[in-house]
Amino acid sequence: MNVCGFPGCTSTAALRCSRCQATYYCTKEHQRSHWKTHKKNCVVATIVVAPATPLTKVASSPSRGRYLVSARPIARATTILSEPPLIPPVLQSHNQDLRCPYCFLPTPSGSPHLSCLAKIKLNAELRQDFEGEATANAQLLPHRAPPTIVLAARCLRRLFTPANSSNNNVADSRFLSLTDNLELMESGLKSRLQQIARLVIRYYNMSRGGESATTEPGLADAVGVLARINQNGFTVADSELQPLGIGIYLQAATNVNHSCKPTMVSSFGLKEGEPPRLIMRTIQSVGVGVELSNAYIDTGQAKADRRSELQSSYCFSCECVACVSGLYEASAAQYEEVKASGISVQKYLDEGNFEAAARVLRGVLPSYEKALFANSPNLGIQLYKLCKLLEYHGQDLGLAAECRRRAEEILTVCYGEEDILVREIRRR
Ligand SMILES: C[S@@+](CC[C@H](N)C(=O)[O-])C[C@H]1O[C@@H](n2cnc3c(N)ncnc32)[C@H](O)[C@@H]1O
Repeated sequence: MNVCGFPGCTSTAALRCSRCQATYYCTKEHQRSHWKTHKKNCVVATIVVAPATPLTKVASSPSRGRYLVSARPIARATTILSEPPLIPPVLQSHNQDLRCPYCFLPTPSGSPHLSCLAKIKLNAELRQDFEGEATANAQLLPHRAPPTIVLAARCLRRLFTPANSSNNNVADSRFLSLTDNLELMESGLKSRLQQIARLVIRYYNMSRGGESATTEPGLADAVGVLARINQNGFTVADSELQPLGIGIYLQAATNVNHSCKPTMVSSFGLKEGEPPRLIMRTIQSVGVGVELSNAYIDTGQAKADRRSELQSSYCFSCECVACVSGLYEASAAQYEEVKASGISVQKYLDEGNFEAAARVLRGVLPSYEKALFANSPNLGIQLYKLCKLLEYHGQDLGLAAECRRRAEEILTVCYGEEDILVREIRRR
């Protein structure tokens, strides 16, 4: 209990001097009257700030390897990770005439922005990538090398070209430290990687220009690189989940495990003059010690299908909370309905039949809600699509407004207020 600091007053005091935080008063009158005397001794309180506890820590288990957990309670919509790529991502072929190959933002001709060109010119590795790939691509015309092959050749150049190996040993060893799961891989996937590895070596030779390697990469080296890309690569996508390209992001690949009911979602920050940045944000609030996970696959599938995809593509038996506890279940039928409706909505959109597209999307929305996890960006995107279709026809504007509101809420959690799509929705 605190006693009033006014001379002679013995009342209980709840008001505190905001400056020194040490003297208490029973009323404002006593505080005001005492100020002339008190100010001679009143010293501004020093606030001792405890060193901030990091948000996350890395845990590990024999069967799941390293994984990220929260070190203190974390609010929904918190950015947990934001990192540049370890190896510059490669644009997908169908985007090559529309987007800058360095920052992935749209450009009128698909050629790099001036600021991106300046970055490329200043960096010997990037210069080799872009000049070598231009030479190789010219030889391949009218075909285009798939992005995985181009990315694998970029990795091989960093591992085998002497100009690079002297200054980039750290990046090399970090890439090689990524899990390849070759021992666990099913023979079908392994032999596909071996076939692609031959093409990687050819593309590497076509794109390495005048550089000679200290040792020539062999098939096993190319398979190792492809296996690491296969197990750790991220599809770089825009906010509407349209794939733009493929890249390697070290922190995420090293520490973030998969969950069928993830606590985070990933997105990509596109900025002129920089390669795409990977961002992971929480989509729910989490207590201490909760795993911070991301979905590697489409989690709308039924449990058996999810587990079979994770086993055949990523070589592990999923131990996530949803698989272990059976908390979250989508039925195969719901997922099939969602997939089929996605195809017919796109068909109607291509035909310009927006009314039919809106009807199908509206009908399938309840299945989307059941199949997708809470705050899934895909749900936000579908809601926004329906809002635009309804508004276009001036139909059911009440539902359109509700879809817009929910889309804004979900996508703001996933991407933050600065995201292009979120800003577009807010302007509507
Ligand atoms: C990209 S790495 C993630 C980091 C990895 N835990 C490590 O220590 O390097 C993917 C590997 O993590 C493990 N993993 C990821 N999610 C898992 C899950 N839900 N259940 C079991 N293992 C998982 C698998 O071994 C998988 O091949």
